[in-house]
Amino acid sequence: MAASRLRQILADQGTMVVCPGVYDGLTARIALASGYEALYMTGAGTTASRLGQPDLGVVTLPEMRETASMIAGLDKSIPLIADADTGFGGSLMVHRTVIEYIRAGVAALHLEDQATSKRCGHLLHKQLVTKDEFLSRIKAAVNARQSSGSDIVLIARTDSLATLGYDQAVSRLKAAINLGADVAFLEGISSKEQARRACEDLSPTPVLFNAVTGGVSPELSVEEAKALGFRLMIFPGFALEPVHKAVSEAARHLKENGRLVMSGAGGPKDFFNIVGLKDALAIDAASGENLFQQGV
Ligand SMILES: C[C@](O)(C(=O)O)[C@H](CC(=O)O)C(=O)O
Repeated sequence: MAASRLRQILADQGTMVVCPGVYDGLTARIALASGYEALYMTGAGTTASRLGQPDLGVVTLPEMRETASMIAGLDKSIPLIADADTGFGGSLMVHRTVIEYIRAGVAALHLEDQATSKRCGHLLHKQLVTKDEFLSRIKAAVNARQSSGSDIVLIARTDSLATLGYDQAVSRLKAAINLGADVAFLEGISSKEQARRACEDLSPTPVLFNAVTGGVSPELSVEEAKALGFRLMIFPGFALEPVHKAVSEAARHLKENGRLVMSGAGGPKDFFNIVGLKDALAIDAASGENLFQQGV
């Protein structure tokens, strides 16, 4: 259902799908409450929040699938685009990853051509697999989609721009599209001119822009990215950066002042409203258990 919804949105050539990067229930709830039409589950964020580790290929399929399933289930009408890194292994693992993401209710996933020991696309010295190996990953994903009768959107990502250059990177994406990938993701675009050219060269396939603050790509607003020809935009740092900044400040403040920076703020009930308090009370009342009849 969410995949068809995403396909519907993408079918309208004039739209840009703006996807805030989320990585847990709270960040997803905040983005959902703000009315975005799609969400992005960042692998970097999931790795940091679940494992306390950097985005260096240490997160595994079960961890990613579990987070994706929880987020996708919060509001099934809002498509979730999820990071699937390298597919977590060879063709058999890619197949399994796609099936697991479909079961989790994910609407779209991206698969890349980095070696399994991968790193964030905006770091240096990335190792690639060959074009043939990348295409086997894509083919395995397309076959998994077909065999399961799903319409999950497959996003082909190449990290080859930095080492192989523009022509080879775009040729990898075109070959992936020929095999059945629906969206192209050229990681690490280095200028607006290159961005415009990629959108033109890959047209009519929708192209995704990865807006990493402080990364190797130019900082573009949604309007600017749209004008360059992009159709989807992910913001992996949407929540990660504010959380990093705000919580560091809160930690410093508590240490120095012996009180919380937000003292006097809303209270638990206010907070629980963000994470579905109303729905929980309604479930209880409808079951007749009435644990919360007198309120909470
Ligand atoms: C998009 C990305 O794969 C992610 O995990 O969100 C990362 C972003 C990041 O590490 O900031 C990427 O490789 O670009």
